[in-house]
Amino acid sequence: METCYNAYGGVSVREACFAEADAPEPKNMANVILKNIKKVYPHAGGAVKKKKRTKEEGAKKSNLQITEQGVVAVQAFNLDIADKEFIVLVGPSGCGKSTLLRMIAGLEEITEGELYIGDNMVNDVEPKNRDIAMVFQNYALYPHMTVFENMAFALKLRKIPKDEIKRKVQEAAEILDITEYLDRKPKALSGGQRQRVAIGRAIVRQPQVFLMDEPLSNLDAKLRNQMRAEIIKLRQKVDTTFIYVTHDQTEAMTLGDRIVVMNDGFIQQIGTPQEVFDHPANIFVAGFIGSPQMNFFDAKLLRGGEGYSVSVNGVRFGLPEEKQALLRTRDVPEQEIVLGIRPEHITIGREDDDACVPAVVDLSEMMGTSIHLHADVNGKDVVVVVPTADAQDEGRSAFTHGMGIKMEFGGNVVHLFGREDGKNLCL
Ligand SMILES: Nc1ncnc2c1ncn2[C@@H]1O[C@H](COP(=O)(O)OP(=O)(O)OP(=O)(O)O)[C@@H](O)[C@H]1O
Repeated sequence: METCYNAYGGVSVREACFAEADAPEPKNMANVILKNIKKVYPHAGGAVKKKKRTKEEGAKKSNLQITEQGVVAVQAFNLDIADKEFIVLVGPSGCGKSTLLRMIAGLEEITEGELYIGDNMVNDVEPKNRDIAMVFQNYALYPHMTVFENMAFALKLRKIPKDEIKRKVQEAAEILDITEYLDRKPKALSGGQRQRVAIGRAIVRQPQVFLMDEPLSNLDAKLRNQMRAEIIKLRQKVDTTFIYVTHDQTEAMTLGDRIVVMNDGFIQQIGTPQEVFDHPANIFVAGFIGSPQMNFFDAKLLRGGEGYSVSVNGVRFGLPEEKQALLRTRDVPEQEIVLGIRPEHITIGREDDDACVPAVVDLSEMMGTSIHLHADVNGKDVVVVVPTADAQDEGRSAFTHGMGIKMEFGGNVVHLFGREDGKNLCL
């Protein structure tokens, strides 16, 4: 591998070399299978491993398992990614998503388990022979080459005829709207334009699998939204398998055919964005997916003649029939639970309604089409999203600090989690 530099500091990065590796000729599209994948970073020893020790300290701060062998960054990871599927790995910082992507790329050794790309087990296959392309957070462009040269480099290595290289680079540049920058050097481009070049460089190689590691996180919020839309369009034009890593739940929800929510090195849930949003497997997923975040209350699940009901802060309300049926089928006993309710699923009830939970308005944020109301329920901050039109219809456009309100949970979408294990009782 030759030395190469990222677009910023001229720091040597192995990743850039990998991104430009002399990959094999493109083959058919591929599915990716991960079987019981585990990654343990051995304990760092000696003074020279200072950087690794710092990462290990990071692991201690999270709840990653630390064994005699080292830090277990990923474990029990099983996933079948279909050909041409767009999979998003999402989770908080340190949950193991980059480690997993780097194992797929071959940049990190797999401690245990099997990784297949297409029909081939690739655990021991060199990164450059895996026929994948990776886009990194830091872009990893060659600063001394023009945009054209950056994008053409891997094709040149493959000894593809000049005309064809030109055609492929032009095609990718058009898809990404960077044709007018082909003669510029990376330093004369904005962050968003550099990211497009990094993506373009990966596209021209027509890889079997496209890996993206937080590609938008160096961009400002506006550009991030714009590039997110670009990636959706790109996906429609480039027919390949995508594995995309992010800590941003909005990116995950908008981009993924399926999303894999990770925490502490474990998969928490795999599903379509809608499935994960509507039926979160546990409290972690429920709190991580959705913005503003789901509200949680300590509550009691009761079972009586009229079916199941929930009691929160002394207020009792019934559950929708669909939930009742699921609880009956599972014969769920009465128990202490955590009740989850999304801000958009709480309605403001009538003042004289005893089946509503009383709250006191702390502050209200006007967001245009909705009002985000922060209210205090027994010392707990609860967020309610009130559609502005509804509020105006009911003559409630002003929610002022200190105002008493009633929150209606009954009849709305609620989620019931076990107090002990945090699992969704209705899944
Ligand atoms: N070389 C290493 N030695 C020890 N621990 C490491 C090493 N590299 C990573 N880790 C630990 O493994 C865990 C997973 O790291 P990883 O970079 O995969 O997380 P991530 O989910 O991608 O986080 P981020 O979003 O911050 O990049 C972290 O807790 C990290 O501290």
